[in-house]
Amino acid sequence: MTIHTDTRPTLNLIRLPHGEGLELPAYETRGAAGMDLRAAVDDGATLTILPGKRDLVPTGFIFEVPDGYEAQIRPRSGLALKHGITCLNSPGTIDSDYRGEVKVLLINLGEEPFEITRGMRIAQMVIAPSIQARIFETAEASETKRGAGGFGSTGM
Ligand SMILES: O=c1ccn([C@H]2C[C@H](O)[C@@H](COP(=O)(O)OP(=O)(O)OP(=O)(O)O)O2)c(=O)[nH]1
Ligand SMILES: [Mg+2]
Repeated sequence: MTIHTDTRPTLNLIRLPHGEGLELPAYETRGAAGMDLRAAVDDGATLTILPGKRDLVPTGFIFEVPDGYEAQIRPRSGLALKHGITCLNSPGTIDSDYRGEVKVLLINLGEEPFEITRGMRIAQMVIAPSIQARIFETAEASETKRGAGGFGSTGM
């Protein structure tokens, strides 16, 4: 009898035609928080993002994020440091009921054009627990020590 001790949630991936041949998104190390996502641009083609411009990069996959979780699309620090490439809407939110292709919205904040080729690891995706709150309107907020203080009210 096999005893399954892997309690991690399952992420089903559906490969789209233009994702054919791409490596699956994967955790690069044992303790990696995010799995790297690869660009599903056409083979042999280059997607160039000019300085100050943005583009939506396909990943070639639909992700079925399990109920009770969300996926967050985050920049890769190496691309940010070396090329000024980041996710414009960081962290991008992938809802558990989304059944379209996951796409990555990149912006080039660097000074040079940035070239993306097929299979390049452009961002990372973190699976995180997510709950919905009951939304309820009340007349007054409860009292707390902080009150309405914020934005540096406790000092530097
Ligand atoms: O970086 C991202 C962000 C979002 N999405 C997809 C999955 C997500 O579930 C859906 C909607 O995202 P969001 O709620 O951030 O966008 P919106 O502008 O509020 O659009 P909508 O009205 O469709 O919710 O778009 C991506 O593929 N990549
Ligand atoms: Mg939305």
